[in-house]
Amino acid sequence: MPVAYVALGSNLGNKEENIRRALELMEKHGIRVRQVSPLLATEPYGVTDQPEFLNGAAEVEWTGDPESLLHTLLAIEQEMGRQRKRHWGERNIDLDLLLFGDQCIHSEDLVLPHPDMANRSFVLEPLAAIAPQVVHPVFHRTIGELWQDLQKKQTRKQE
Ligand SMILES: Nc1ncnc2c1ncn2[C@@H]1O[C@H](COP(=O)(O)OP(=O)(O)OP(=O)(O)O)[C@@H](O)[C@H]1O
Ligand SMILES: Nc1nc2c(c(=O)[nH]1)N=C(CO)CN2
Repeated sequence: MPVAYVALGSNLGNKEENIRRALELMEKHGIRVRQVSPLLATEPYGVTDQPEFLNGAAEVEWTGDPESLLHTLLAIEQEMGRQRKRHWGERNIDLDLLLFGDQCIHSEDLVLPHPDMANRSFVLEPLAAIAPQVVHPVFHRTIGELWQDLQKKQTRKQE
């Protein structure tokens, strides 16, 4: 059965409760949650004038195709009364599909692997905690290596 990885994020309301609820709803909608990373408090990326995020990553099994998994994740966001105030802005829940096996997709609705994942420490740090050996199908580097690469880049920027 294909294994996929989902990024979980929240920076409005009770962030931990929102993420726990999203995980429950994923199971309820037939997404089998195999592993969940620790949840980490992270600085906002992209749009910086917003509250701190809580982020995590989950390893899941899904019997359908990637598009139907994405639509199920979007339906869960709606069921949770998703509030999105602006692009890259604050939201009570955000569920992004990061990887679906080694599939590469470029459709109007879905881009896989998630195009910005290698630049996001709030994605790579929790993902590396549960899937360090998984190979990114475009960069041909493991998630653990991508996380190390990004940390080095960030250290160089601070120097
Ligand atoms: N891998 C993916 N995971 C989630 N959504 C995706 C993906 N690829 C494309 N999309 C599309 O992006 C839309 C969701 O955009 P959303 O509002 O969540 O963007 P964002 O979270 O503000 O930014 P980002 O996607 O860069 O994190 C969805 O409607 C979906 O069709
Ligand atoms: N730390 C952090 N920053 C973000 C996040 C997120 O989940 N965590 N999500 C965003 C929009 O997808 C934009 N910025």
